[in-house]
Amino acid sequence: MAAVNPDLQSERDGATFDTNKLTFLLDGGEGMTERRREVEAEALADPEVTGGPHYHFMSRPEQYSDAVRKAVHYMKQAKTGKFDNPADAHWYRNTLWPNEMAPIGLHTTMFLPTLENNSSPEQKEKWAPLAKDFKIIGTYSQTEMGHGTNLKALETTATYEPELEQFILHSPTLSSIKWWPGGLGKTSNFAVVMASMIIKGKNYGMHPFIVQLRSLEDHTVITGIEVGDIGPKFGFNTIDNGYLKFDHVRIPRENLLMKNAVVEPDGTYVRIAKNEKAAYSTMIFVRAMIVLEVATRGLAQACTIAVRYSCVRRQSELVPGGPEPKVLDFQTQQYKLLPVLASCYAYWFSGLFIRMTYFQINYEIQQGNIDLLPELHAVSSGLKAFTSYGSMAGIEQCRLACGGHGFSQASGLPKIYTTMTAGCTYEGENSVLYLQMARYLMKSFLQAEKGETTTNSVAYLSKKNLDKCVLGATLSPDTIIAAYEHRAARLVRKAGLRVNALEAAGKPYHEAWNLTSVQFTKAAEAHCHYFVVLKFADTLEEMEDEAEIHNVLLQLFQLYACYGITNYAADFTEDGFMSQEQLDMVRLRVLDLMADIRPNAVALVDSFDYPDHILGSVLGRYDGNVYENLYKWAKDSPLNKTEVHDSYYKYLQPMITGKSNL
Ligand SMILES: CCCCCCCCCCCCCC(=O)SCCNC(=O)CCNC(=O)[C@H](O)C(C)(C)COP(=O)(O)OP(=O)(O)OC[C@H]1O[C@@H](n2cnc3c(N)ncnc32)[C@H](O)[C@@H]1OP(=O)(O)O
Ligand SMILES: Cc1cc2nc3c(=O)[nH]c(=O)nc-3n(C[C@H](O)[C@H](O)[C@H](O)COP(=O)(O)OP(=O)(O)OC[C@H]3O[C@@H](n4cnc5c(N)ncnc54)[C@H](O)[C@@H]3O)c2cc1C
Repeated sequence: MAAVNPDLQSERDGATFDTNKLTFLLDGGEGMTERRREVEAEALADPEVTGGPHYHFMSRPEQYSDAVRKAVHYMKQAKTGKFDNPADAHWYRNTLWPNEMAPIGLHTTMFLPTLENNSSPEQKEKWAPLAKDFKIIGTYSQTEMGHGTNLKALETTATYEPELEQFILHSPTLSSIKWWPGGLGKTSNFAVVMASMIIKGKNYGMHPFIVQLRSLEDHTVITGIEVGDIGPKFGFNTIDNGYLKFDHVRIPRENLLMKNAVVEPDGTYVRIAKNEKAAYSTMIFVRAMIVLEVATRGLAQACTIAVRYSCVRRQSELVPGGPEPKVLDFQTQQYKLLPVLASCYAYWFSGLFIRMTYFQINYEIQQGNIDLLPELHAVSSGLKAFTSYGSMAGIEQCRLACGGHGFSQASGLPKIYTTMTAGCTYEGENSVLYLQMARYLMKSFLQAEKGETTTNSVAYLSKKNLDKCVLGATLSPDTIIAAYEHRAARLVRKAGLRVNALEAAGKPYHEAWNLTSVQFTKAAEAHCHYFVVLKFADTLEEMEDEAEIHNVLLQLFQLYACYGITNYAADFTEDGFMSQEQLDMVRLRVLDLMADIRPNAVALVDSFDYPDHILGSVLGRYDGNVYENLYKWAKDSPLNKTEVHDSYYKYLQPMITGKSNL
């Protein structure tokens, strides 16, 4: 291994805490870190994982094909039973497809979970083993060309025919063609298809059906089905997002996944689930996972790259006539990166929280207790929107902080960005999800107005909030939380009162709601911001005797909170809650905190513990040897394979010399 760049080594030598210990905290315990590292090490030692063509030097069809090669490798490994622990499988996949979507990604994240959570016991027994053993490969096919958000308007129909006990799947219009499902175009041979179920002329709404798309013998497409890839995208080029059109395709009655609703042979419809949105359960699962696995991890990688590079890159002068400093020593560079780093830690702790909460509440739901479903839906929707947007903006900030080299694919940042930014749209477009959370906030506001107690994430709405901010220079977590509570409560209340006022003025509720929806998305954002601050504070409180780590996390917490206040200053001050003096103090504390955190910046990103292979970045290499590897990267570029490129003979030569050697 090459010697570490002394500029990076000096950063590591100067850290005030043990990065390993912070990694344990982030992973959820020392045992988890050890196991993750074992799985990653095994994958990294395997040439099928780390070998293969260079990602950036392949065309899109080559990228897809190579991703399928890796998928086969993964499936072979999985079949041996070595990934029976889902976390092991997850870490292995992250190493195999760093910041890429696997062509079988939807199989593992949505197809299998939908089969497991939406099937009757008999169906589960039939289908789940086939999917787990990759005897069938499936995707989750819901979105159509005309509708992704409005699920009530899906046009694909599943019409029941009692005589033959079959459903007939049909795409009646152009806009009803399924569009976007990952792995649908070329890879999958099965899909869970969401279609509007029609029995005796009555539409029962969206239901899940398991449908075979391709032959298990030769992968040819089943008669009546048209399926293909939707073409190149902003990112996600290793996956074949697809389209799917049905022409009166018949499937047996038993292919309706019947955990939540049963259709009897004679066509009698029996609803079993207590909540009519039971068919939406897989979306809640994925939204809850996106917070940590997509938004936070993408941002953590971008921070790792930008912070390390900023300690290797030297430019300009700090002291007149002095040596060129590391660019991270410029205050403006710290301002670009350290608040983003702080937000990454904040999202991480919320991500751990929502992941755990999802499994707890889902367990209750499986036992028939659906009381906490609205809370889970609201919080997972809001946090997905809040963290994916914050990460998208943060990753771009990291790219800008790397100057010219940030624009090169060699930085790894464009790939991280284009993969992560899709998370603002898929699994529920962010504004749409904020509005779902807003619906919950509105209901909670009305409860609080009636004097009822609101609970869980909205408990603060029925509490008496402080009228005056008590935040002082010590920035105690309690006073910070109180400030964020006040802001969220005020914005929710303001929006809620406006809906009431518009209604009182004669507007119908839907119109009053639409006229208040910008205010409500801001209130939902403020609520999520408060929640993320709260979860960060909870983590600090629950931490056991690691004083050095507690210190640096407290600084990050304070930076995250103060930076948020300065960015949304009007929200905190316009009603006189926070004084101008307090705001000025907070602004200065941001600068002080950056200076406090600066010596630990590299240790804080090292604690994310990403191997170079996953980062995929010349700028963010652990050893900091950036320039020699940038030079090597350029030399490997396919355009440099020959001294004179073919295009010279084809186009330039005839123009310049008037003759052609072709
Ligand atoms: C390990 C894992 C790694 C993860 C990696 C991830 C990689 C991912 C790779 C890429 C993968 C990409 C894969 C993909 O992209 S898959 C496709 C994902 N598609 C979507 O997310 C569609 C978004 N649209 C919707 O979800 C709904 O249509 C919305 C929600 C917008 C409205 O809906 P609708 O018009 O039907 O309803 P309503 O507004 O009248 O509201 C009616 C009531 O319903 C309640 N309600 C609504 N929804 C839920 C719910 N879910 N659970 C419980 N309750 C719910 C709601 O609160 C309200 O309650 P109330 O107020 O009346 O009491
Ligand atoms: C990379 C990627 C992968 C995907 N994978 C899958 C998959 O595997 N399976 C699958 O089924 N789907 C998949 N999708 C589809 C995805 O879930 C939808 O694109 C997403 O839910 C957004 O829906 P839409 O495209 O209809 O957006 P639209 O709803 O058309 O959004 C357009 C604009 O309209 C606004 N808007 C829409 N409705 C409202 C409203 N009620 N109130 C206010 N504003 C509104 C939105 O905020 C947005 O600004 C994928 C999409 C992408 C980009």
